Amino acid sequence: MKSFVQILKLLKNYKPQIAGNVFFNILSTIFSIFSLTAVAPFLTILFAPDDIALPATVPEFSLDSTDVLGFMNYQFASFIHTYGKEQALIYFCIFIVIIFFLKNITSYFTLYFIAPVRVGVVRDLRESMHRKLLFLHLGYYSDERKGDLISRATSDVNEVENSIISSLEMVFRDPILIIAYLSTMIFMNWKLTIFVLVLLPLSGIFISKIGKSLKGASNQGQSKLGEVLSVFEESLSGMRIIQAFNAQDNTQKRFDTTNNAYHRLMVKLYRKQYLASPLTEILSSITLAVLIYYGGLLVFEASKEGFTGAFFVTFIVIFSQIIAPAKSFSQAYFKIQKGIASVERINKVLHAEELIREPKNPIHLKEFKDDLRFENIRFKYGNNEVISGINLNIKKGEKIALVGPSGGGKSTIANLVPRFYDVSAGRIAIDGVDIKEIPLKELRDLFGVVTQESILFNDTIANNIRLSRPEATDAQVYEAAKIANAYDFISAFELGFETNVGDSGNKLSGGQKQRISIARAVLKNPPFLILDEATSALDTESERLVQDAINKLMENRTSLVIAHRLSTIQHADKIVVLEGGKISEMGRHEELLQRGGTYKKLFDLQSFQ
Ligand SMILES: Nc1ncnc2c1ncn2[C@@H]1O[C@H](COP(=O)(O)OP(=O)(O)OP(=O)(O)O)[C@@H](O)[C@H]1O
Repeated sequence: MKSFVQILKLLKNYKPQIAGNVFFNILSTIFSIFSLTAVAPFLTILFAPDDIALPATVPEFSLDSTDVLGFMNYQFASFIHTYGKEQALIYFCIFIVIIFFLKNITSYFTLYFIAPVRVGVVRDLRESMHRKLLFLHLGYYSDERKGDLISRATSDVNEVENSIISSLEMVFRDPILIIAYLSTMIFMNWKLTIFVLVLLPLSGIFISKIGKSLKGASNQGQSKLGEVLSVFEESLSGMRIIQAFNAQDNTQKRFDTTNNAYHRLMVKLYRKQYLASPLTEILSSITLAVLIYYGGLLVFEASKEGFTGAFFVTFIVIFSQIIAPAKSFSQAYFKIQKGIASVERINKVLHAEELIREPKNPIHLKEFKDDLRFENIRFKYGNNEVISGINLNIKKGEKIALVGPSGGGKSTIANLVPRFYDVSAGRIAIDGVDIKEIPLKELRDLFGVVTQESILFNDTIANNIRLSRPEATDAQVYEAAKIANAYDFISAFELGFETNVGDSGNKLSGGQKQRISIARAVLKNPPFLILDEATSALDTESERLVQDAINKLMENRTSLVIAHRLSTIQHADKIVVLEGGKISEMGRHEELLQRGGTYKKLFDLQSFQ
């Protein structure tokens, strides 16, 4: 039932299309029953050895099967009488073509209406997943495997399309067909129909049992596929190291282990799924056999109730029409169970808890006026406290440098300010306002973040620079590039600012990528800069250009710099030494050197390099 509700939720935007589909399904079923029930009585009368004497009076039409039969027989007989046998046969053939034409046109319209549902649901799912991922807190991404997320967005969504959506046609069509055929059968002979109805629930139990186990297996299968894609993705991104360390065999083994486990699971899964069709057919043929036996006896007994051979054949023809929709409905049921496992995996992402929440009563800051304060802040990754009580005041216009041994908590501090993570205790305040009270977008508008690694997207240089201001004019982009010392090298490219940077910007050098990400921050023009200095050394010329660009970017701004090379921060207003999540020293360069503590040690160490 829960699964059913989940599917209905996917469909809620497509009510008119579904209504259209159901409407044409009903029409198509009516045409199909009409075409089937008319053939046998008409041909029986047409080929009757004697000429038919028309009854003197027109039989009453009532909703009783014998009366209906009598009425139809009368109509057919009078038709044959009026037009003669040959002419009647021609008309009947034309009638058959028309009715089949109508049946197929209406069937086409059922599919016509289902097409936008089918494609739309998949588009909606991808869209809402992508949107959700864009706003989820960064901590989510350290806990989840990237490949698994990609697998949910691609293969699980495809699975929803292939299993659930492709089964929709059947879900809306088959029950209508089955109910209509069954009603016709009940109408024709209810006793005989009871035989069919007794056997149907038995089949239902069988089918639902297999369906359930299929869902479990499918869930495992999809999460294994997530692992497969994760390893694949890791191999791609670590290709240089894999080849440099000759680790191909090892990496392949790692991949094969997961890939083969996935393979084994899927073989089991498909074997179960393939059971649907033969199982239903066997069950239906048993029902058919019982039906023929019992119905045959009825025909032998007497044709007293109008239960003639031709009538019985029509009955069987209608029953045989149930087999196909029953089979495809049970197949659809199996497939849907498999697809529900994917819906659940997708829902896990869609319903993932947003740990970074928007404020209930937001306070809007027009601008950054005075200071940013850390008030006794603490932070834990899980149970591991990595920031243990930090107090710090950054006044507007100051340049603060964070230094210290690796793992001291510098990057963590930088992540707390734009609320990539929230503090576990204490508070961070801008001009006295807790940052949790400021709408996220407004808060993040205050900061420019330049990371160690330059993150570029597979797009043109101009669009990469425009990331936060898509509306910026070409002139503004050029100006930002000039300040970031990037204008000259960009203009030297054949396509200039329209040059595509390749995946993650891999068509550019390290220094070029850094200058483009600096240009991006220049264009955003934030009052507060968070800068994680690159550790990877560039050559001297490139280093000078990047450093010069950074200095220009920092002019007239407040900045928090995570410094790895102490030479670049000697003029900082305050140098904060972080060790084990606490501030161990704080002051200006000269003061800290005189003190002879950790900073001096770090400085001496780097001077020898
Ligand atoms: N996503 C994470 N999950 C769990 N622990 C983490 C995570 N990121 C960092 N840590 C831990 O938090 C501590 C502080 O890490 P952080 O990256 O802030 O240090 P850092 O001073 O910036 O180090 P470095 O100079 O090497 O970049 C480390 O002990 C690290 O192991």
